Amino acid sequence: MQLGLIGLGRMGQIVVDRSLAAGHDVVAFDLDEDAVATAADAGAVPADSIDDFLDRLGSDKRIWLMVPAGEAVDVTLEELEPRLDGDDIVVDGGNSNFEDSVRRAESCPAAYLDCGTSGGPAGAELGFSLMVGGPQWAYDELEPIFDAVATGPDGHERMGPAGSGHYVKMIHNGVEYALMQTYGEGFELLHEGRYDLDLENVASVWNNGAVIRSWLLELCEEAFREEGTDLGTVADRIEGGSTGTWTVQESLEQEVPLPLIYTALSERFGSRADDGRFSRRLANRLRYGFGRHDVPRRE
Ligand SMILES: NC(=O)C1=CN([C@@H]2O[C@H](COP(=O)(O)OP(=O)(O)OC[C@H]3O[C@@H](n4cnc5c(N)ncnc54)[C@H](O)[C@@H]3O)[C@@H](O)[C@H]2O)C=CC1
Ligand SMILES: O=C(CO)[C@H](O)[C@H](O)COP(=O)(O)O
Repeated sequence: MQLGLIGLGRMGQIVVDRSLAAGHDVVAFDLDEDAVATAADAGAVPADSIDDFLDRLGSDKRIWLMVPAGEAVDVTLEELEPRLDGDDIVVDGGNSNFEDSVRRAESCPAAYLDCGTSGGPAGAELGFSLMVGGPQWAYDELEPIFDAVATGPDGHERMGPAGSGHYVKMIHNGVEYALMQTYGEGFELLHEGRYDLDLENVASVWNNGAVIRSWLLELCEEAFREEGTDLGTVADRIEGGSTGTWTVQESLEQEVPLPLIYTALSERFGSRADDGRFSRRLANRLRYGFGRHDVPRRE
């Protein structure tokens, strides 16, 4: 199958690599010429504008957007839409707000799939977990691509109609915030507490058979190994926060209490004063672990 990819950053390049490795053809575009060159080196056909990108795609266009959520998605769609029709498919694999995705699905001439993507750049080898919303026929049509980008056939599912993929991913991220918060609190008490512990060892033994083992806990172990048991220069500052904010807003609208997710989000906002909390320093480092997000460091 031929896939057009727009947005060749940390995540988009993985979609390119995994699609090529599965034998698909990829046409690649990004505003950043270096990113296009990297995709071309990997075997994709480079495009130097959206028009050039569309010229290089066949008549039934299959397009995957992996640009930052928000304005970049709208700007890209605005350029694509005059040349799309009902036989074409657009996938938004980014962390878009689900209500934006519903709006875009209604106005896009092509079938529109909102695809929550989990696994982060660190998950490249394994493949991603994909939560897809939108028309069944478009999901079925793109199954070979989803098989390639996900961990395999079990790594993707259609959640329901437009918006449902990004809705599920939004709540996934709320859970992610709370898990990071609880690991952070446990390690903070271990760090401040009454024994002089090597936290890499603690994380390692917990990862071997303990009830609370997980990938995030493996990333805690990696963080202590790479930064030291006191997390070295990692600052008490957790960036991000949009998907967690939407999760909390939705919980208020649905009157479903989410005290843990709300607390984890508040800790992020609180961290912006930088008063040195260990739990928040660990969350800061974990965002690098899974997402390759920049790590704010102490001066
Ligand atoms: N990094 C992560 O752990 C995860 C990120 N996501 C989501 O995936 C999307 C992409 O994330 P990353 O790859 O991490 O970001 P990134 O910043 O590494 O890459 C974004 C790419 O999009 C390009 N771009 C921006 N505006 C563009 C436009 N108008 N036209 C063409 N290209 C444009 C940039 O030049 C850049 O190469 C975001 O929505 C993000 O929230 C989803 C799951 C995990
Ligand atoms: O979706 C992700 C992981 O699942 C991205 O890494 C996202 O950026 C995480 O959210 P935040 O930036 O608010 O920490």
